[in-house]
Amino acid sequence: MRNCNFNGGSRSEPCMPAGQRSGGFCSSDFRGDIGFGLLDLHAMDDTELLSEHVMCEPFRPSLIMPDVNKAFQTQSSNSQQQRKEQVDADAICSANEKETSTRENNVAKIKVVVRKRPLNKKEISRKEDDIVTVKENSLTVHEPKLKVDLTAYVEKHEFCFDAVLDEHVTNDEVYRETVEPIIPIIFQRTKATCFAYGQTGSGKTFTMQPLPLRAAQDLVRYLNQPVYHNQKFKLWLGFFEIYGGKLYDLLSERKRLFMREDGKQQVCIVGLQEFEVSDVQMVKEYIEKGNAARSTGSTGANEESSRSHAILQLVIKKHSKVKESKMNNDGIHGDESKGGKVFGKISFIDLAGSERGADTTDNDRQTRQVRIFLLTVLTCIVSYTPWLVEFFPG
Ligand SMILES: Nc1ncnc2c1ncn2[C@@H]1O[C@H](COP(=O)(O)OP(=O)(O)OP(=O)(O)O)[C@@H](O)[C@H]1O
Repeated sequence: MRNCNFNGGSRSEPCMPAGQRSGGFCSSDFRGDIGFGLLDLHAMDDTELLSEHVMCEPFRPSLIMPDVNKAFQTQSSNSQQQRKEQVDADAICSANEKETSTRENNVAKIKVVVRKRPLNKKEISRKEDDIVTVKENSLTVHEPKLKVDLTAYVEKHEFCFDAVLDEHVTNDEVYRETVEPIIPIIFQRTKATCFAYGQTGSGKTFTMQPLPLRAAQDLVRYLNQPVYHNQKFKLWLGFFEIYGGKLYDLLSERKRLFMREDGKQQVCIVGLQEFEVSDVQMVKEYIEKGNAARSTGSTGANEESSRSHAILQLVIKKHSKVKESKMNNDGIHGDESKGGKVFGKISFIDLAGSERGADTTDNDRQTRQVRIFLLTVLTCIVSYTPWLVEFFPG
């Protein structure tokens, strides 16, 4: 987030050039190399994924490269022909890698999207003013202020983001702007995270809840295509929450979970149950079950406030053989003996409110402790392509 035009005094850095913002994609600051630290996007998780060249294996044509499929079909037993094919295969692999890298470069590593919610009934009944206006990829906060002589004036603050969605935007449009573009990339051994951040009552849960279902719909559609079906790609779902510094499995009677680091410095959620899901209806049922088990409470700004951080993971695994439709992975993702190797993953995180003191009551205190804890979790969970759905209170 950059403050583009702070009229109240010192002017901050200029906002992103229009060219970089167009299409809603990237904060140039977050592209490319990022050093080790909170958002160390490159050092994460790769050991858990399949080998670099999995997409180049012969007879396993990529959906994304239709020409490759065609090329592999023409192989014959003739040795000269084989040599030629080897050369062709190498060229195709390199083209495939190039294509993959082009795709990756075209999708930013981080995208920050702000959604403005409409005034709620309470705010309307109190005749409060809407002080946020949206224009393209920027929003302006019109902050009412008082001079020392008590004259009222309005200070404008303009902020630029990768995309700004106004109060008329539907959840479907939010999905199209945020998660939809990364679904195909999940099939390129990618891990992605989408999380919502904002004050209590700003609409995090309202926005986040439909996203996993829409994503699952698209993932299932991909998985039903022969190229993935034949390679035994399957979709798995896990859902847990962090409440009061402790982890609970939302799909397993709130069983206590533990976060551990394995020998490869991979963070594992020990005891988390993952369930294989083959259609959207199953995903819906698991999400509803998890949401019902989530810790909620009441805050000054939201009667049904999420008092925990909920993390829903949709995992694509490549199976050699599946014996059970349910498994306890004991936190060892990628262990083939327990249901398949993790190929790609998308995590949806609905954070508890980020409210400051003025918005909170006593029962919010525990949530604030949780938030500090989550920062640590995020360093582990946020990986290759984190997508942020940001909120701004109306
Ligand atoms: N874009 C929107 N359009 C219509 N209603 C909305 C929108 N965003 C939020 N709301 C409504 O505002 C209320 C609060 O939203 P929500 O529970 O999603 O907030 P939250 O940010 O998750 O709060 P908390 O951190 O306390 O859990 C809900 O009644 C929700 O239906």
